[in-house]
Order: sequence, then structure tokens, then C-alpha cells
Amino acid sequence: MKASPADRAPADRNKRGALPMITAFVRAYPGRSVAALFAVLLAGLMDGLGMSMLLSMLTLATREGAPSAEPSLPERVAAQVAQTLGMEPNAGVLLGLALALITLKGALSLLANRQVGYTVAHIATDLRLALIRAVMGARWRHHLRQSVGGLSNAVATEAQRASDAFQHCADMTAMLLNALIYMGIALSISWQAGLAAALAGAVLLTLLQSLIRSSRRAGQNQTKLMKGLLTSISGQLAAAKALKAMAREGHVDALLSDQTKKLRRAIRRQVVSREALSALQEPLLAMMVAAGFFLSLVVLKMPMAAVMVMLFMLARVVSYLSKAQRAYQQVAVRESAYWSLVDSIDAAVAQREPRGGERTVPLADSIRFEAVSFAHEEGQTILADASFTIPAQQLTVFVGPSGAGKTTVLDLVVGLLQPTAGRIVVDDVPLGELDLRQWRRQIGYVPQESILVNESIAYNVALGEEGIGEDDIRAALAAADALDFVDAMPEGIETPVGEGGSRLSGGQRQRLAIARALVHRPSLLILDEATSSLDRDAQAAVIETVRHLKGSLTILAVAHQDLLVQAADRVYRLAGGQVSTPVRRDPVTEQPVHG
Ligand SMILES: Nc1ncnc2c1ncn2[C@@H]1O[C@H](COP(=O)(O)OP(=O)(O)OP(=O)(O)O)[C@@H](O)[C@H]1O
Repeated sequence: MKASPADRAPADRNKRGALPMITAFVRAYPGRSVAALFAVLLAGLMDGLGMSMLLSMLTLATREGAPSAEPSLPERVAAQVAQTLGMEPNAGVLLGLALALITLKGALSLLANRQVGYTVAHIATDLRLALIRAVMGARWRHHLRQSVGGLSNAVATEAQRASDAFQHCADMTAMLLNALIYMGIALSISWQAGLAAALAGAVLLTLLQSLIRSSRRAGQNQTKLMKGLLTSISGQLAAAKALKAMAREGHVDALLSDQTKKLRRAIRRQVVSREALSALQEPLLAMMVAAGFFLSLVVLKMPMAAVMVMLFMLARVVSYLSKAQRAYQQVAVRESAYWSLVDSIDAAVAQREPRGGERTVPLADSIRFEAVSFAHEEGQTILADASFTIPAQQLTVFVGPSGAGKTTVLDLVVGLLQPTAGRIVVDDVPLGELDLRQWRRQIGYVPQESILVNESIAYNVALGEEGIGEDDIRAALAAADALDFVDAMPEGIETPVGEGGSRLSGGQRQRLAIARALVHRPSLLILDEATSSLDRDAQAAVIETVRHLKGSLTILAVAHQDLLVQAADRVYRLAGGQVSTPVRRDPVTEQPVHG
């Protein structure tokens, strides 16, 4: 698998800041980074050389007739380049060369910017994928602690801000390289004036560092507030219907407006720091140019042409340095988004779910709980030394008071949770020795409230998975007794279901959920209160479907209703950590057999 910018050596895990972030980017995309850097460096050199040509032209023009002073480095280079090309270094040739070099610089900059732009897109998508993979591959316990809003924020906002940080890092590097090249030229003209100006610039830019720190803090606040805000919004939107029905939208408004106000304040601080930096840079850096000017003209008594060249070079250095600092400020604002995303990925990776063993089973015999105990972290005991058998090819139903742990038993069967003591055995193979993914591929799972996406019926059954064809979808719909009503719809299996399946009845939605669970041809079908949200008629219809399925695969269900209990081959009652002995049922009358 390709390295993501979030992949770091363990020793680097605690390092924070812009530099470790840049290092991580470069490590993840070494080829692109080096190519971009090389193109930027060449572009800078071309620019510097082109400008040298223009300035040589200037000195050539101003020196006409005057005794020649010692030519400066740019002049010597310009003359050398012209001579190498077999040309006389006159004004026309120098101008032509300057234009050619500046055009070349433009082409190289385009190349570098293209590399950087592609890398920005890669960083955003790679970080998103790394987070989703890590979260989906984490233990169920970890999953339960995540907020949907927080994750959406990480995927959408933080990944985008982190990749934008790379763009600003690249801009900063390009500007710094250009500043260095021009500083080199300035030093070659007069090292004293160049050095004095460089020192003055360094001091002045350091003075402005507090504005960068303030931007970083504002960025950190923004990252924290966005996470909180998105978590609140997604939570409140999920409960929108109930909130509207109880006329409590006002409370959402108050809650969100408080958070948005804080976010606005953080963004305002960012804007103030950004604008203050721009505003202060100009006069301070003008002082640096003035220092160079004063030194070269008054103290060093350099000729006017050389002073002009020097001035021009220093102005370029100043312009590039201030742009580099502004780019760094943008990096500082976005840095926290990158680290927040990396923290989320690291936390999920640390909770990576073990794959289990290598073995596979057909589920031909049974699932056995052998002296199993389980308690949620700091929670009540759900199972205490419980032993029971779920026979293959039968319908086993769990009943019991709310909160007794019925769903938890299903999670133990799926391997989402592990027993704290005892073991679960499938066809005589302990669950821990099974290839967990392979085992789960044998399971069809129908939750209490199935989430349908606003797509076609076919999409909702196959969930867009490749390899599931129309025949598979129709077969699953038929097995779920859904084909008749689907075929009666205007567009058949291509009929859109509406937001959350709003264009279907509750019973139809659950039938689609059963079809979704059956489309993989599972050997175990799990129904977690799959009919409890339905009215009695819809329940009866879905339970009829379950009856049709009986015998063709193992069915494990949690139910509160007597209808499903009546259809069961075996009923277990879970209460107080204990599972009662099965109530045997007459296969013909389906009534309990006593004694
Ligand atoms: N991830 C968790 N962490 C801590 N406690 C949990 C967790 N999940 C469930 N519980 C607790 O475990 C107990 C059993 O929950 P479970 O959902 O398995 O019960 P249930 O019998 O299916 O309930 P219901 O019939 O109401 O759906 C409850 O007290 C619940 O609060």
C-alpha cells in the first residue's frame, strides 16, 4: 500500500510543528517534492540570470563613454553567457537573452506549480483514505467512541486544510529559494551592503514572528471549534424531526450560534494577524532596502549604476522574503488541522482490530457459547459463565428485558466484541482461530433501523459493490419477498428510494434491508430487532419472510414480539447475565412443549 503523509516512524510520533509536517509530506511524496523543488530552483536561477542580463544592459547604457569600473558578478555572468553563445554582449543581445531566460523561468514555474497542485490533491485524498481505512479497521469499541460529525469534519475540512498547508509550504520554499538567489547576487555586488541588509531583514522579520504565533493559535482554535461544531451539527440534524416536532429548533440555534460566534472570533484573529503582517512587513522591509542603499551609496561610495543594481536586487530579496513569511503564516494556521487528522488516524490505528486466525468453517453444525463471560468497560456484566448452543439451519430467537445484553450477544457472535472469559466455538473451531473477515463475509446483518441511501433499490441492495449483478439483486429481493412490490414500481429495481428510504413503507424498507443482507448468500442471518419498529401487519409480513428463509440458512434474531418468538425453533431468555435453558417448541403447532 502507498505511504500516506500520516505514516510516520514511531520515534516521530510525538513531534509537532511545521517542520515535522513538511518532513512527513516530503517522505510520503519524495519524487514529486524533489521534482517540484528542482523546478523551483531552476526557475529561480533563470529568473536571477534573466534579471542580471537586464541590469547589465542598464549598466552598459549608463556607463557609455565612462571609464569602466570593475564589472559586477551579474555583468560578468551576462558577458560570459553571451560569449559562450558566440554573441557580442551588447544591449540588444542582453535584452534578448533576458527575455528568453524569463520565459524559461515561467515554463519551469508552471512545471513546479503543476507538481505541487497534483501533490495537494494527493495529500487530501490520501489522508482521507488513511483515516477511513484506519477507522473502519479499528475495533468496534473505538468506532463507538467516534462522532460522525467529528469524522466528517476530519475527512472534509481537516484533510483540505492539511493539503492546503502543503501548497503554502511549497510557496514558502519557492520564495525562500528565490530570496536566497537574489541575496547571493546582491552579496556578489557588495558583500558589506548585502550582509548589512540581510541582517537588518532577519531582525525585522523576527520581530514579526509574534504575528505568526498568533495565527498558529487562531488556527488551533479554529481546528478545535470546527470539530466541536460539526459534531454538534450532525447530532442535532440526526434528531431534526423530533426537535422540530417539539418546537425545540431554537435551542439548536442557540447552541450552534454560540459555537459559530467563537469560530468567527478565531477567524477574525487570523485575519487581523494576516493583515497586520502584510501591513507591517512593507515599511520594515523598506527600511532594509534603505539600509542597503545608504551603505552602498554613502558609506561604500559605490558607482550609481552598481547602487541601482544593488537596490533592485535588495528589493527582490525583500519582496520574496515577505511572501515567504506570509506563506509560513498560512502554514502555521493550517498545521493544527494536519495534526488533528494525524491524531485521529493514529488513535484508530492503535485500536486496529486483530484479523484472527486462518481457519474457515461452513457453519454446518452450530455456534456454541462455552462458559462465556462478558462485561462492557466499566459496565454491567452481560454474560456470566453462560453456555448455550445456536444450532445451524435453525431460527434461534433471543428475548429478555431491555438492556439485558441481547445486542451484545450478537456482537460477540459477529466478533465485534470478545468474551472476557470462556470461548465461542463455530463448528468446533474457536472464533478466535477463524479468519474474522471471512467469517463476517458469511453473515447477513439486519439492524433495527436500516439506513437506506438516497439511491435506487438496486444500489441499496448491492451497496454499489462490484461483482453483484442484477440477477443476484433480483434473487435476494425474491428471497426477501420484496420482488413483487419492487417490480410493481415504475422503474423496477432502478426506482429511487428517496432520502433515508422515505418513498417506501417501513415494512418495505426492512424487506430491502433483508435483501441487502441476503445478497451475499450468507450462511448466518442476524436480525437485531429487525421488526420492532414496524406495525403488527408489517411485522407479520416480514416474519413470514423469515419463515420462508428458515431451513435454508442459520437465523439468529433478537425480538421483543411474540410473532417472531412463535416462529422460532429455539428461544433463549437473557436476563441478569444468565441465559435460560431453551424453550422447546412443537415443530407443527409451534407451541412450547413443557416437561
Ligand atoms: N459500548 C458500550 N459500552 C458500555 N456499555 C454498553 C455498550 N453497549 C451497550 N452497553 C450497555 O450494555 C447493556 C446491554 O446493552 P444491549 O444493547 O446489548 O442490550 P439489549 O438487551 O439489546 O437492549 P435493548 O433490548 O433495549 O435493545 C446496556 O446496559 C448498555 O447500556
